[in-house]
Amino acid sequence: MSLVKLQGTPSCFVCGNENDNPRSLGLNIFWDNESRYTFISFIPDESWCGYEGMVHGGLLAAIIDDAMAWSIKASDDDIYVTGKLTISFRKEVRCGKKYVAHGFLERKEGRRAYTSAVIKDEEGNTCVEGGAIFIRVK
Ligand SMILES: CCCCCCCCCCCCCC(=O)SCCNC(=O)CCNC(=O)[C@H](O)C(C)(C)COP(=O)(O)OP(=O)(O)OC[C@H]1O[C@@H](n2cnc3c(N)ncnc32)[C@H](O)[C@@H]1OP(=O)(O)O
Repeated sequence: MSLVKLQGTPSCFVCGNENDNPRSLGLNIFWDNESRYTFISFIPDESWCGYEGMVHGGLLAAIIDDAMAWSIKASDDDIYVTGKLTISFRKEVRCGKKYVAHGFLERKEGRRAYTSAVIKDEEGNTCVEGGAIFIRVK
């Protein structure tokens, strides 16, 4: 593993910082240059939950979205927006436990970038799977 810390976007809800966005989750995003995926480690707390102790799916979708967005950004300075996002919740994500998200750039076709992502628990179980089509802004 050769992880490089990506700069993040200061005001981003997922990867921002508390000065620019007090509500940001403040997650650090890394790029693994060998495996060619993003790496986001997190331990959710109670404030991330919908049902008690169970992390809100919308928040997990936001993390998945960022993991994929940065998998594009790692090799491309153009701006892409999420056009289509699909997500499957396979196993509940609990607060207080450690998880890791990975985002992968699969391929590019014209203005489209096809990506995938996964969130795994410490035992390596897949909890969330996602896919997206990002569109390069003209
Ligand atoms: C990501 C890199 C940034 C990294 C920095 C990190 C920042 C922080 C991280 C932030 C991360 C958070 C990120 C966020 O949350 S971004 C915020 C959430 N997303 C948006 O708000 C996007 C809103 N939508 C639009 O602005 C427009 O609809 C876009 C720009 C997407 C297209 O309107 P435009 O008029 O420009 O283009 P077009 O209609 O001529 O289509 C062009 C091509 O695209 C294909 N197409 C279009 N839509 C879809 C679709 N839904 N599924 C599949 N394909 C689609 C279309 O078939 C055509 O293909 P082709 O026929 O040419 O082959």
